[in-house]
Amino acid sequence: MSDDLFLGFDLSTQQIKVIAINSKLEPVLQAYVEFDVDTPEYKTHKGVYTNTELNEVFAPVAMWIKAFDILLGKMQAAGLNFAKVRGISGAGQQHGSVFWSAQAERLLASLNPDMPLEPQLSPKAFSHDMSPNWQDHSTAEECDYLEQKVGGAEILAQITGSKTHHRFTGPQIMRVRHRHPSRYQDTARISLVSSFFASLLLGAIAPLDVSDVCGMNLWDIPNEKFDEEIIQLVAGGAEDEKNDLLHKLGKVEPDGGKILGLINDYYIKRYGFSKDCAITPITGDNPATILALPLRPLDVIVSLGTSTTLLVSTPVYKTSPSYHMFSHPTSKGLYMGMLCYCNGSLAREKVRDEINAVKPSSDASDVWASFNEAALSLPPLGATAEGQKKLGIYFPLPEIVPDCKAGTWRFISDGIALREARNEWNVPLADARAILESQNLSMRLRAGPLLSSTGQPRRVYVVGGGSRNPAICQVTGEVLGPTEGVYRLELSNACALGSAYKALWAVQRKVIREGAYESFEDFLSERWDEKTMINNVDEGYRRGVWEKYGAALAAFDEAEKFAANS
Ligand SMILES: Nc1ncnc2c1ncn2[C@@H]1O[C@H](COP(=O)(O)OP(=O)(O)O)[C@@H](O)[C@H]1O
Ligand SMILES: O=C(CO)[C@@H](O)[C@H](O)COP(=O)(O)O
Repeated sequence: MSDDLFLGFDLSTQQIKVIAINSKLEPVLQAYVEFDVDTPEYKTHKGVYTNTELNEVFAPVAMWIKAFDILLGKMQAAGLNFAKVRGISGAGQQHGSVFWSAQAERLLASLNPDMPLEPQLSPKAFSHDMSPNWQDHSTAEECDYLEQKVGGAEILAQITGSKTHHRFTGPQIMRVRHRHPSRYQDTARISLVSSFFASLLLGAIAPLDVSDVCGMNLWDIPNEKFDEEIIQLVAGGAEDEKNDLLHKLGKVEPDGGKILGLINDYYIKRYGFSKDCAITPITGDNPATILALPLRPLDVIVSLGTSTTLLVSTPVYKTSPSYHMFSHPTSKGLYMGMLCYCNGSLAREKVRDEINAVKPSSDASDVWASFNEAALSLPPLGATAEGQKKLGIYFPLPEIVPDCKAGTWRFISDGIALREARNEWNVPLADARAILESQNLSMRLRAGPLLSSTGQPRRVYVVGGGSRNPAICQVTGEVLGPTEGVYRLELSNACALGSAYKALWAVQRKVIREGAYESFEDFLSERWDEKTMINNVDEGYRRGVWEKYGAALAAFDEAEKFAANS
């Protein structure tokens, strides 16, 4: 029916958000709850707790449930007609895990509609009240152990799509077992943030999602099953410990469009949802982001939020320790390639603030004005007439790619040798262009092999807060050089939008022959209106400029290695 509605939720680090769309893909409602602001009693900072001594970052599970209660209330207050909602999907911050107690299934199945969710589930439904967060860096020991036992980074990447990473769920589960043995023992089931959220909606523990499970370092992507050797290592080494962990993890749903079940009675009685409202698998925030756009081969999404992620959809399962491969969230035979950087917005904001301190913005309403002016006033690589080029590395936080401690490095390259800059660098003004180039060169260096033989994308789609910035869009176009240009998605939350599209597809996809459904890509392309959804924000490839950056890649690689080893 034309007035049917579909919801896409996004349970991310700092907020929980929702977008409601109709069958024509038109957004009809957006709402959000910000943890630090709307659930202040948990006293989180940017949605998390940090124990700097141990490099731990984690979040209280009860806070997410409370925030979900508040969000449902906000949607009700905004007049959303819950009875019209036919399907729900969503996205969760990746890698985080939720540890359910033995009572969880019973508590989920007997929710009382006269009460909010949080006091009914917390603390009894959980064996561990915290969820390790993707910014956690505490599992070096576990990562080294797994990598050494399994045979190195390359092999782990071939099996699980990624080398071990501190934030990945396998090493994190292993650390919970080491640090909190009794809590691990008392754990009946383990969910990812995504399947935890689906469980709240179903009133039963949901299976893991086919794409999000690839962020655990536990799933054998080519063979579509858990890798029992790695599971055994994580679980403690014995056969019965392996079986226990396999049981805790449960099943993985292979079909991203599967109707897992109908919404739990709780939501029907408390909010007036229809009893026909379908719950489909909730996936990770990055896999959900690639569903917000009808990606074609050689298209790239650059998500410029707190972190920067580069995402591609590809039919080729080609692994490397320097990026991640995930199964595609909706389409068997496709994969999502991803790079994830901690130093996205924060690093740019630091340079911006340093520039504003010496050269205050001429436009008080735009804190980025001086930064942008500085970035666009220099030629590519800040090159001098003598051919000296500037290359910088800006990591106020320790970085994931490359694996590098925090620091700032500035170099001069003459095309033959690279050396640390002395006084030829106009700090901080020259940093504006250099940081944008540096972030894009790093992506070009690593994403090239995922793209064509030339490493050149067709289109670059930019999403997230940083995509509002014209200088960022221009330098992205110059360095990555997409043949058809840079496009911005005009709706601010790509992963909630992609989730809402997935819910719609799951409910309405046609059967094309027995056991086979219309693909997500065909479904979306038929309905998606480019003119209303995206804007061309940069021309992309410029003859001569893209080649100049290409010629600087080897020196940039050397600069990164220098930083990583210093
Ligand atoms: N005009 C702009 N130029 C550069 N960065 C911007 C601009 N507007 C917002 N941002 C950045 O976007 C970030 C937030 O983006 P968002 O996509 O909402 O992130 P997240 O979903 O990770 O919270 C902030 O760190 C902010 O600095
Ligand atoms: O760790 C990763 C991806 O590997 C991050 O991209 C998280 O998934 C971040 O989630 P947000 O809170 O930014 O949505």
